[in-house]
Formats: sequence, C-alpha cells, structure tokens
Amino acid sequence: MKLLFTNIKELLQVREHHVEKISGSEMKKLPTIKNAWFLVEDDRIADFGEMPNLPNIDADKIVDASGKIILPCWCDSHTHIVYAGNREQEFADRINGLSYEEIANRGGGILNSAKTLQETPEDEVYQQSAKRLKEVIKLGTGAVEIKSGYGLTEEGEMKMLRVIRKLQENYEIPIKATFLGAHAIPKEYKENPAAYLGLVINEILPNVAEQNLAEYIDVFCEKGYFSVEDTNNLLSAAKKYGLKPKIHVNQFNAIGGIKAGVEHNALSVDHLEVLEDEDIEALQGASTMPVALPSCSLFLSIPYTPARKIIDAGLPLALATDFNPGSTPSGNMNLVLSLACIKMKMTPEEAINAATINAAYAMEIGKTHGSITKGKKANFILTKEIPSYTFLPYAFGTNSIEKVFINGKEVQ
Ligand SMILES: N=CN[C@@H](CCC(=O)O)C(=O)O
Ligand SMILES: [Zn+2]
Repeated sequence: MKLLFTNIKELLQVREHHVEKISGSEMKKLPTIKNAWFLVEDDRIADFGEMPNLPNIDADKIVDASGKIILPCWCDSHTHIVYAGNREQEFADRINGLSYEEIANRGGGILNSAKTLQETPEDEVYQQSAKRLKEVIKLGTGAVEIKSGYGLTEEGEMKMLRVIRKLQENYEIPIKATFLGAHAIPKEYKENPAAYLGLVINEILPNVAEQNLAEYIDVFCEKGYFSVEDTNNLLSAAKKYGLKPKIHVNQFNAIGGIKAGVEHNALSVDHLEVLEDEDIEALQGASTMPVALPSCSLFLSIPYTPARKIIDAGLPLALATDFNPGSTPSGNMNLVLSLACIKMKMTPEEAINAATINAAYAMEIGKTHGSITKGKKANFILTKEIPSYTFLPYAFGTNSIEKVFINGKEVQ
C-alpha cells in the first residue's frame, strides 16, 4: 500500500539520518521541508521531498495536504496510564487548602490509588487503561512508556505489569514497561520501610524479571519515599536482571538522586522541578536524558523544571506527560508542548525536538520513531489547516490535529 501526501505546507523533523538525541543550542533547530510531498509504503516512511521535485509515483491513494503540516507522532516517555479509578476528591481537597504532601501523609495520594488498584479486577483495570491509551493516541501520541507502582504488593504490581503486557499485545504503538514497585511505602510498612524495599528487591523484582514483564526500573527518590541509598540498592539489584533505570527524582527536593541515577547509567531522570547546580554538573557528559513533566507542575502548582538552565548548559531535554490519577490526570502531549513554551520558555522548535527525537531516546525507540526519516515507522500527525507549526503550542487547548497515522494506517 502506497500512500502519498502532496502539497504539504510543511513537513517537520525531517532527518536524512537517524539522530540519537539533540542537546543545547542544537535544540533550537528544527529541520523542515516547505511545500513537501511524503510517501508512506505499508508501515514505513518511504520517501519525501519538495513538491517541484515530486517524481512519478504509482500511489494507491493520494491525499492533498494543502495548508496542513505533517510531523512525527509525540513519544510520551513517562506515564502511569495503567491505574484504577480517579482521585478527583483530592483535587477538591487541594483547592480547599490541603497540600499534595498533606494528602499523602493522611493515607491519600499514591496509597489511595494502590487501594483502588488492588480492589479492581484485572480486566477492569485493563479496560480503564485501554480507554486512556486510545484517547492519547487520538491526541497524537505514537509511543508510550507505562509504569507500575500502584500495586505496592507482589500481586498488585504483577497485575499492573500484566495489564501493560496486554496493552502491548493489543495496540500497535510501541509500549515500554517500567517496574515502579518502589513508588511509596505501603501503610503496613510505615514503621519498617526497609522491609518493604527488601520485598521489592528480593521478591517482586526477581519475579518481574523472570516473567520478563519490564524493561526498566523506576523509584520515587524523594524525602518521605525512598532515599538515595535505597535508590542505589534498588538500581544495583535491578542491574543484575538487566533492568535499566528511568527514575523519579528532584520533584520536591534535591537530595542527590540525579547523581545516583547518572552513576547507574540511567536512561532518564524525570521531574527535576527542583534543580541545583550540582545536578546540572552530574548530567554533563552523561548518556542520561533529563525529562520535564510540565503538566504535573500545572496541576500541582509546583515549580516548572528549569528548561533554560538545562538547555543553556548544553544538555538535552525531553518532555513527557506523567499521565497519572494524582499529579497529572492528563495525557495530552499538545498541552505539554504549550506549557513548555509558555511556562518554561522553550522555543517551539526546542519543544518539538524534546517531544519527538529526545523523547524517543528516553524510551529507546529512536531507531524507528521520533523523526521523519526514510525507513522509520510511519507514525505521524496530519494537522488541520494551520498558519505555522508555532500555532501548535500557541493555540493551547485547541485541537489542531486532523488525523493520526500509526504504522501507516489512519487511527479511527
Ligand atoms: N511522584 C511520583 N509519582 C507520580 C504521582 C503519583 C500520584 O500522585 O499518584 C508523579 O510522577 O507525579
Ligand atoms: Zn511519574
């Protein structure tokens, strides 16, 4: 099946060759072709170029994309899409003055979602999660990472990871699974948190690895959750099973988690709302991708990750949603882009690079996704008629997407 798009106003993120990641001032450059054609053959990007040079192509279908833009789908490298129920009562409690921390301390927060998850049958968790996945694909997301972490028992964590596996089997987009057993201390372990970490390391992790249910290991490295020492112990244990770290660090406090992550060759360090100079230093020269989650900052009214400080230090940056019931009940990457521009002062070019190529790096799918490159998977967005690509983050809250294509097929 050959699908040809003609008269495209602008084709974005065009890379002749695969680029691993984009750092520092390079992030301001977004390669594009104006007045372009774009050929998809089956599930792959076959060719592209400028309209005046369009060769004679025997296409099965031709789409006139006049006034419209084509760009690679967003890659969302940090989500908690698999969960049960919601936490809108906590949202109301926060409006009435309680903080996220106060809600967590009285047994709400992650523990609240863990209770609901444990009580909800696996198939029901699957149905609720699949609904969210379908919703975000329609919003232009063509790859997601999904974490466990609302089980907090062996049974609960395995249940979540099995749901992720079922999503992997039933959906065509790349889905990466992350084991986040060390997300919070269950209340039964309040007096003995070390015993819970022991359970995660000695019981659940080996089981997860044996059943090959996760590729990555995550931990909430934060005051009141897991210390840097806990993080080191968990990441060392996970390494033996071949699980690479992608970790939650520096959300509320800078306690040295970034350095620990880099020392363990973490694929990414995520959140970074609170960032000190030594954290930036730790990231210099590392292969670890910093990941910002601006819709979490919006929802919790916490600081935004200092993108300028990160990028101006020559580092790369990726953007993700953090879709979860407590801190970010939204999986809309388009909103993430707008927030990155409006609140973090990223240029539209930087934001698009962060949500495509760098995001693909943060989930190790860069060879097949994240750019318009011949041979890569045909996961792309066709916009409505819009004046320019800057309109995408500018018109926040407007859905500028006309169609989404996954593996060359239009998402219905
Ligand atoms: N910070 C840790 N975990 C999630 C929030 C979890 C929750 O509140 O349910 C996050 O990334 O924001
Ligand atoms: Zn998260």
